[in-house]
Amino acid sequence: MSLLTVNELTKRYDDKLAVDHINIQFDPGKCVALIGPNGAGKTTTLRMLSGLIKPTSGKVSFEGMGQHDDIRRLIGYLPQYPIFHTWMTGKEFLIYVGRLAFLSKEEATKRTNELLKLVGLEDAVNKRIGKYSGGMKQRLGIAQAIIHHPKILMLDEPVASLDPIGRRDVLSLLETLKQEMTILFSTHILSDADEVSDELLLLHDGKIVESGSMDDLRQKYQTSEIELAFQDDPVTYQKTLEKLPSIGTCYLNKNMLFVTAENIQQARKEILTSAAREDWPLTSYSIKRTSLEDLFMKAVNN
Ligand SMILES: Nc1ncnc2c1ncn2[C@@H]1O[C@H](COP(=O)(O)OP(=O)(O)OP(=O)(O)O)[C@@H](O)[C@H]1O
Repeated sequence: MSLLTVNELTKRYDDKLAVDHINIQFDPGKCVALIGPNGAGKTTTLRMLSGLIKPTSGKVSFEGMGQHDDIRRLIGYLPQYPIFHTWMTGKEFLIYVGRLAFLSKEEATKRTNELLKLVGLEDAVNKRIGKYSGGMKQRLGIAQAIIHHPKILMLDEPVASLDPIGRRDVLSLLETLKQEMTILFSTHILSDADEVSDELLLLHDGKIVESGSMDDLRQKYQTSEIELAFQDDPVTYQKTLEKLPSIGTCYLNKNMLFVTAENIQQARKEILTSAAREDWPLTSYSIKRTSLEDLFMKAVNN
Protein backbone atom coordinates (compact mmCIF):
# COMPACT_ATOMS: atom_id res chain seq x y z
CA MET A 1 0.00 0.00 0.00
CA SER A 2 1.30 3.44 -0.92
CA LEU A 3 1.67 6.04 1.77
CA LEU A 4 0.39 8.76 -0.52
CA THR A 5 -1.56 8.45 -3.75
CA VAL A 6 -2.15 11.29 -6.15
CA ASN A 7 -4.86 10.94 -8.78
CA GLU A 8 -5.25 13.28 -11.75
CA LEU A 9 -4.15 16.26 -9.64
CA THR A 10 -4.66 19.52 -11.50
CA LYS A 11 -4.26 23.21 -10.72
CA ARG A 12 -5.36 26.00 -13.00
CA TYR A 13 -4.67 29.68 -12.35
CA ASP A 14 -7.00 31.57 -14.69
CA ASP A 15 -5.85 30.43 -18.12
CA LYS A 16 -2.58 28.91 -16.87
CA LEU A 17 -2.61 25.16 -16.34
CA ALA A 18 0.15 24.99 -13.70
CA VAL A 19 -0.28 21.28 -12.88
CA ASP A 20 -1.88 19.04 -15.44
CA HIS A 21 -3.52 15.78 -14.32
CA ILE A 22 -0.58 14.22 -12.50
CA ASN A 23 -0.61 10.74 -10.97
CA ILE A 24 1.93 9.68 -8.35
CA GLN A 25 2.31 6.99 -5.71
CA PHE A 26 4.74 7.38 -2.83
CA ASP A 27 5.96 4.31 -1.04
CA PRO A 28 7.03 4.59 2.60
CA GLY A 29 10.71 5.18 3.25
CA LYS A 30 11.54 6.60 -0.19
CA CYS A 31 13.28 9.82 -1.01
CA VAL A 32 11.74 11.28 -4.15
CA ALA A 33 12.99 14.28 -6.11
CA LEU A 34 10.59 16.41 -8.09
CA ILE A 35 12.70 17.86 -10.86
CA GLY A 36 11.82 20.54 -13.31
CA PRO A 37 12.88 23.91 -14.67
CA ASN A 38 11.45 27.22 -13.42
CA GLY A 39 7.70 27.33 -13.87
CA ALA A 40 7.34 23.55 -14.33
CA GLY A 41 4.80 23.38 -11.49
CA LYS A 42 6.93 22.06 -8.61
CA THR A 43 5.85 24.56 -5.95
CA THR A 44 2.21 24.27 -6.97
CA THR A 45 2.40 20.46 -6.73
CA LEU A 46 4.06 20.51 -3.31
CA ARG A 47 1.60 23.08 -1.98
CA MET A 48 -1.33 20.95 -3.12
CA LEU A 49 0.17 17.79 -1.63
CA SER A 50 0.76 19.48 1.69
CA GLY A 51 -2.78 20.86 1.84
CA LEU A 52 -1.75 24.53 1.55
CA ILE A 53 -3.75 25.16 -1.61
CA LYS A 54 -6.77 23.39 -3.06
CA PRO A 55 -6.47 21.56 -6.35
CA THR A 56 -8.74 22.58 -9.20
CA SER A 57 -9.48 18.87 -9.61
CA GLY A 58 -8.03 15.52 -8.68
CA LYS A 59 -7.36 13.83 -5.38
CA VAL A 60 -4.59 13.33 -2.82
CA SER A 61 -5.13 10.39 -0.45
CA PHE A 62 -3.01 9.31 2.48
CA GLU A 63 -2.95 5.76 3.73
CA GLY A 64 -5.42 5.32 6.60
CA MET A 65 -6.77 8.88 6.43
CA GLY A 66 -10.43 9.71 5.91
CA GLN A 67 -11.69 12.51 3.69
CA HIS A 68 -12.21 14.87 6.62
CA ASP A 69 -9.05 14.08 8.60
CA ASP A 70 -6.45 16.82 8.88
CA ILE A 71 -3.58 15.60 6.70
CA ARG A 72 -1.25 18.30 7.97
CA ARG A 73 -0.26 16.24 10.99
CA LEU A 74 1.29 13.68 8.62
CA ILE A 75 3.23 16.25 6.66
CA GLY A 76 6.19 18.44 7.38
CA TYR A 77 6.67 21.25 4.87
CA LEU A 78 9.59 23.55 4.21
CA PRO A 79 8.70 26.32 1.77
CA GLN A 80 11.14 27.71 -0.79
CA TYR A 81 11.46 30.95 1.19
CA PRO A 82 10.87 30.10 4.86
CA ILE A 83 10.15 32.99 7.21
CA PHE A 84 11.73 33.07 10.65
CA HIS A 85 11.41 35.38 13.61
CA THR A 86 15.01 36.50 13.29
CA TRP A 87 15.09 38.06 16.76
CA MET A 88 14.48 34.65 18.36
CA THR A 89 17.21 32.11 19.08
CA GLY A 90 17.01 28.75 17.29
CA LYS A 91 15.92 27.12 20.53
CA GLU A 92 13.19 29.69 21.27
CA PHE A 93 11.90 29.39 17.72
CA LEU A 94 11.63 25.59 17.81
CA ILE A 95 9.90 25.58 21.19
CA TYR A 96 7.45 28.18 19.83
CA VAL A 97 6.78 26.05 16.72
CA GLY A 98 6.38 22.96 18.91
CA ARG A 99 3.75 24.75 21.01
CA LEU A 100 1.94 25.75 17.78
CA ALA A 101 1.95 22.05 16.87
CA PHE A 102 0.12 21.37 20.17
CA LEU A 103 3.10 19.89 22.05
CA SER A 104 3.16 20.52 25.79
CA LYS A 105 5.91 22.83 27.04
CA GLU A 106 7.95 19.84 28.25
CA GLU A 107 7.45 17.92 25.00
CA ALA A 108 8.33 20.97 22.91
CA THR A 109 11.54 21.53 24.89
CA LYS A 110 12.53 17.86 24.69
CA ARG A 111 11.83 17.69 20.96
CA THR A 112 13.70 20.97 20.39
CA ASN A 113 16.81 19.62 22.08
CA GLU A 114 16.62 16.41 20.04
CA LEU A 115 16.16 18.31 16.78
CA LEU A 116 18.89 20.86 17.39
CA LYS A 117 21.26 17.95 17.77
CA LEU A 118 19.89 16.12 14.74
CA VAL A 119 20.29 19.12 12.44
CA GLY A 120 23.71 20.03 13.83
CA LEU A 121 22.72 23.32 15.49
CA GLU A 122 23.50 22.42 19.09
CA ASP A 123 26.33 24.97 19.18
CA ALA A 124 24.02 27.74 17.98
CA VAL A 125 21.06 27.17 20.32
CA ASN A 126 21.35 30.58 21.93
CA LYS A 127 22.36 32.51 18.83
CA ARG A 128 19.73 34.76 17.23
CA ILE A 129 18.42 33.40 13.93
CA GLY A 130 19.27 36.71 12.27
CA LYS A 131 22.93 35.77 12.77
CA TYR A 132 22.58 32.28 11.21
CA SER A 133 24.11 31.48 7.82
CA GLY A 134 21.81 30.43 4.96
CA GLY A 135 22.64 26.76 5.56
CA MET A 136 21.93 27.04 9.30
CA LYS A 137 18.58 28.70 8.59
CA GLN A 138 17.68 25.95 6.17
CA ARG A 139 18.57 23.27 8.74
CA LEU A 140 16.49 25.11 11.33
CA GLY A 141 13.67 25.18 8.76
CA ILE A 142 13.92 21.42 8.40
CA ALA A 143 13.85 21.02 12.19
CA GLN A 144 10.65 23.10 12.43
CA ALA A 145 9.10 21.08 9.59
CA ILE A 146 9.57 17.80 11.46
CA ILE A 147 8.83 18.96 14.99
CA HIS A 148 5.55 16.98 15.02
CA HIS A 149 7.09 13.69 13.74
CA PRO A 150 5.48 13.78 10.29
CA LYS A 151 5.45 10.72 8.04
CA ILE A 152 6.35 12.74 4.97
CA LEU A 153 8.71 15.66 4.73
CA MET A 154 8.21 17.93 1.72
CA LEU A 155 10.83 20.52 0.86
CA ASP A 156 10.65 23.11 -1.88
CA GLU A 157 14.08 23.76 -3.44
CA PRO A 158 15.87 23.19 -0.11
CA VAL A 159 19.37 23.83 -1.41
CA ALA A 160 18.81 26.27 -4.28
CA SER A 161 19.94 29.38 -2.42
CA LEU A 162 22.84 27.85 -0.49
CA ASP A 163 26.59 28.08 -0.91
CA PRO A 164 28.49 24.78 -1.42
CA ILE A 165 29.02 24.23 2.32
CA GLY A 166 25.39 24.91 3.20
CA ARG A 167 24.29 22.74 0.31
CA ARG A 168 26.48 19.86 1.47
CA ASP A 169 25.17 20.12 5.07
CA VAL A 170 21.54 20.08 3.96
CA LEU A 171 22.02 17.18 1.52
CA SER A 172 23.77 15.16 4.25
CA LEU A 173 20.91 15.94 6.62
CA LEU A 174 18.42 14.66 4.03
CA GLU A 175 20.51 11.47 3.75
CA THR A 176 20.09 10.99 7.52
CA LEU A 177 16.40 11.88 7.60
CA LYS A 178 15.48 9.51 4.80
CA GLN A 179 16.19 6.61 7.18
CA GLU A 180 13.24 7.83 9.28
CA MET A 181 10.66 9.29 6.92
CA THR A 182 9.49 9.60 3.35
CA ILE A 183 10.96 12.67 1.70
CA LEU A 184 9.78 14.61 -1.33
CA PHE A 185 11.88 17.56 -2.41
CA SER A 186 11.84 19.76 -5.45
CA THR A 187 14.91 20.91 -7.28
CA HIS A 188 16.04 22.10 -10.67
CA ILE A 189 19.56 20.79 -10.02
CA LEU A 190 19.83 17.26 -11.33
CA SER A 191 23.04 16.38 -9.54
CA ASP A 192 21.38 17.12 -6.17
CA ALA A 193 18.52 14.81 -7.07
CA ASP A 194 20.99 12.18 -8.23
CA GLU A 195 22.87 12.43 -4.95
CA VAL A 196 20.12 11.79 -2.40
CA SER A 197 16.96 10.57 -4.07
CA ASP A 198 15.83 7.00 -4.74
CA GLU A 199 13.30 8.07 -7.34
CA LEU A 200 12.84 10.99 -9.66
CA LEU A 201 9.73 12.63 -11.04
CA LEU A 202 10.46 14.83 -14.03
CA LEU A 203 7.99 17.66 -14.30
CA HIS A 204 7.66 19.75 -17.45
CA ASP A 205 4.87 22.20 -18.23
CA GLY A 206 2.82 20.81 -15.36
CA LYS A 207 3.06 17.20 -16.56
CA ILE A 208 5.11 14.30 -15.24
CA VAL A 209 7.11 13.36 -18.30
CA GLU A 210 9.22 10.62 -16.73
CA SER A 211 9.65 8.79 -13.44
CA GLY A 212 11.88 6.11 -11.98
CA SER A 213 15.28 5.75 -10.40
CA MET A 214 18.29 7.54 -11.80
CA ASP A 215 19.57 4.16 -12.96
CA ASP A 216 16.31 3.56 -14.86
CA LEU A 217 16.64 6.94 -16.54
CA ARG A 218 20.28 6.38 -17.38
CA GLN A 219 19.47 3.03 -18.90
CA LYS A 220 16.70 4.53 -20.98
CA TYR A 221 18.31 7.77 -22.12
CA GLN A 222 22.02 7.65 -21.53
CA THR A 223 24.22 7.02 -24.51
CA SER A 224 27.99 6.81 -24.56
CA GLU A 225 30.50 7.83 -27.15
CA ILE A 226 34.13 6.89 -27.48
CA GLU A 227 36.35 9.80 -28.42
CA LEU A 228 39.64 9.07 -30.20
CA ALA A 229 42.49 11.41 -31.16
CA PHE A 230 45.46 10.42 -33.32
CA GLN A 231 48.89 11.82 -34.05
CA ASP A 232 48.19 11.65 -37.79
CA ASP A 233 45.10 11.89 -39.99
CA PRO A 234 42.17 10.14 -38.22
CA VAL A 235 40.44 9.35 -41.55
CA THR A 236 43.02 6.55 -41.99
CA TYR A 237 41.47 4.71 -39.03
CA GLN A 238 37.82 5.56 -39.63
CA LYS A 239 37.36 2.76 -42.20
CA THR A 240 38.78 0.12 -39.88
CA LEU A 241 36.62 1.34 -37.01
CA GLU A 242 33.46 1.27 -39.11
CA LYS A 243 34.07 -2.39 -39.90
CA LEU A 244 34.29 -3.46 -36.24
CA PRO A 245 31.21 -5.58 -35.37
CA SER A 246 29.97 -3.66 -32.32
CA ILE A 247 30.43 -0.13 -33.68
CA GLY A 248 27.24 1.77 -34.45
CA THR A 249 28.47 4.97 -36.08
CA CYS A 250 31.88 6.54 -36.45
CA TYR A 251 32.16 10.22 -37.40
CA LEU A 252 34.83 12.82 -37.67
CA ASN A 253 34.61 16.10 -35.79
CA LYS A 254 37.39 18.63 -35.10
CA ASN A 255 40.06 16.16 -36.17
CA MET A 256 38.83 13.53 -33.72
CA LEU A 257 36.84 10.37 -34.26
CA PHE A 258 33.63 9.77 -32.30
CA VAL A 259 32.32 6.25 -32.04
CA THR A 260 28.88 5.22 -30.80
CA ALA A 261 27.94 1.68 -29.83
CA GLU A 262 25.16 -0.06 -27.96
CA ASN A 263 27.62 -2.20 -26.05
CA ILE A 264 30.31 0.25 -25.15
CA GLN A 265 32.44 -2.32 -23.30
CA GLN A 266 32.58 -4.60 -26.34
CA ALA A 267 33.34 -1.64 -28.62
CA ARG A 268 36.17 -0.61 -26.32
CA LYS A 269 37.66 -4.10 -26.48
CA GLU A 270 37.52 -4.21 -30.29
CA ILE A 271 38.96 -0.70 -30.72
CA LEU A 272 41.85 -1.25 -28.33
CA THR A 273 42.63 -4.66 -29.86
CA SER A 274 42.82 -3.09 -33.36
CA ALA A 275 44.88 -0.18 -32.03
CA ALA A 276 47.40 -2.53 -30.42
CA ARG A 277 47.57 -4.92 -33.38
CA GLU A 278 48.03 -2.16 -35.94
CA ASP A 279 50.07 0.09 -33.67
CA TRP A 280 47.84 3.17 -34.07
CA PRO A 281 49.39 6.47 -32.96
CA LEU A 282 46.57 7.16 -30.50
CA THR A 283 47.05 10.32 -28.42
CA SER A 284 43.85 10.06 -26.45
CA TYR A 285 41.01 7.68 -25.77
CA SER A 286 38.00 8.55 -23.60
CA ILE A 287 34.41 7.56 -23.01
CA LYS A 288 31.91 10.42 -22.83
CA ARG A 289 28.53 9.86 -21.24
CA THR A 290 25.40 11.96 -21.66
CA SER A 291 25.35 14.64 -18.99
CA LEU A 292 22.44 14.73 -16.54
CA GLU A 293 21.19 17.89 -18.26
CA ASP A 294 21.18 16.17 -21.67
CA LEU A 295 19.40 13.24 -20.07
CA PHE A 296 16.67 15.54 -18.80
CA MET A 297 16.31 17.18 -22.22
CA LYS A 298 15.99 13.78 -23.87
CA ALA A 299 13.27 12.72 -21.40
CA VAL A 300 11.40 16.00 -21.92
CA ASN A 301 11.56 15.74 -25.70
CA ASN A 302 10.76 12.05 -25.77
N1 LIG B 1 -0.72 32.20 -7.67
C1 LIG B 1 -0.51 32.10 -8.98
N2 LIG B 1 -1.25 32.78 -9.87
C2 LIG B 1 -1.05 32.65 -11.21
N3 LIG B 1 -0.10 31.85 -11.76
C3 LIG B 1 0.67 31.15 -10.91
C4 LIG B 1 0.52 31.23 -9.49
N4 LIG B 1 1.44 30.41 -8.92
C5 LIG B 1 2.13 29.85 -9.94
N5 LIG B 1 1.67 30.28 -11.13
C6 LIG B 1 2.16 29.87 -12.46
O1 LIG B 1 2.08 28.47 -12.52
C7 LIG B 1 3.23 27.91 -13.16
C8 LIG B 1 3.93 26.93 -12.23
O2 LIG B 1 4.47 27.68 -11.14
P1 LIG B 1 5.28 26.99 -9.96
O3 LIG B 1 5.68 28.07 -9.01
O4 LIG B 1 4.50 25.88 -9.41
O5 LIG B 1 6.56 26.41 -10.73
P2 LIG B 1 7.95 25.92 -10.16
O6 LIG B 1 8.31 24.71 -10.93
O7 LIG B 1 7.89 25.81 -8.69
O8 LIG B 1 8.90 27.12 -10.59
P3 LIG B 1 10.08 27.84 -9.74
O9 LIG B 1 11.22 26.88 -9.73
O10 LIG B 1 10.34 29.07 -10.56
O11 LIG B 1 9.54 28.14 -8.38
C9 LIG B 1 4.09 29.09 -13.57
O12 LIG B 1 3.81 29.42 -14.90
C10 LIG B 1 3.63 30.21 -12.64
O13 LIG B 1 3.82 31.47 -13.24
